[in-house]
Amino acid sequence: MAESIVVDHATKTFTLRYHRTFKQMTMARLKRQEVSNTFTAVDDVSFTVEQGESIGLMGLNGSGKSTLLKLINGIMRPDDGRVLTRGRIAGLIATGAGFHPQLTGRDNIFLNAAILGMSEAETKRKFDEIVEFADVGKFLDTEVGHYSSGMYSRLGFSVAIHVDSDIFLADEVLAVGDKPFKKKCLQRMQEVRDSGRTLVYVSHAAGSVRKMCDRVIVLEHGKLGFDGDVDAGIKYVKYDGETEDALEQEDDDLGADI
Ligand SMILES: Nc1ncnc2c1ncn2[C@@H]1O[C@H](COP(=O)(O)OP(=O)(O)OP(=O)(O)O)[C@@H](O)[C@H]1O
Repeated sequence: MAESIVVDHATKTFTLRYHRTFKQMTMARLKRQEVSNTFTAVDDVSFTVEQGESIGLMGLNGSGKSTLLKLINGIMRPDDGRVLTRGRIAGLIATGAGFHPQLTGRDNIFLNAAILGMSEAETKRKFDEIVEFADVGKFLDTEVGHYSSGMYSRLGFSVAIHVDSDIFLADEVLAVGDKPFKKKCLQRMQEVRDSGRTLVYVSHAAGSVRKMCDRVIVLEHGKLGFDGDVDAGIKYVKYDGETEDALEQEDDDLGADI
């Protein structure tokens, strides 16, 4: 099988600045206070994903999952190490990314599709399907700046899922969509998986990860905590009461449905 994603000792560090203005910074320096700090969101992470594998990316809030997806997607570059991918990548990583708030939903479909590498002809061909899946109804010709976050994600997910990609990355959509839409997204993602595309699915929901994924990767404070079997990975991530509750809650909501 061909390698689809290679993450090789990838590290991403952010600088946190405590002051906004030059004056505040100067004052802090004079008082010998800290003006900035660094934070390693992804810390020396390595793994390889084969084409067609379906990965559940799990871990507590702030463990670095979204940052890792951004490195895979190419929105961010690692400070150290490297991330290599093969083929076209699509997915929904940040709600509203690639949307222009003053353009209508209709125009944004074309804009977003172009950003994801679709030609105008391809977008025209898939336009009705994209609109039907997004189901934003009469708001199609409204500026997306007036959309709710759920509507944003419907439109974003719908465009992304219609791109003929080799790798599909799914993050936030299931956090903001309503239950019927989440169910629709999960069904569509299962089709993506069954079609042999590589899937990386960020989720806290053990049920949907069990149904959708054939391998689990767990991040812990930016480091690779676990990489392997789905059930063992789900068991691994349940290492404190709060996480367990969150997992069970989402399972009740969704897992059994798909
Ligand atoms: N641009 C940024 N600048 C500074 N810190 C950042 C930036 N992006 C992310 N971080 C920090 O990096 C850490 C990891 O964030 P990330 O969004 O990757 O976590 P996550 O596992 O996806 O969390 P969640 O489950 O809450 O979505 C967090 O502490 C976050 O505050």
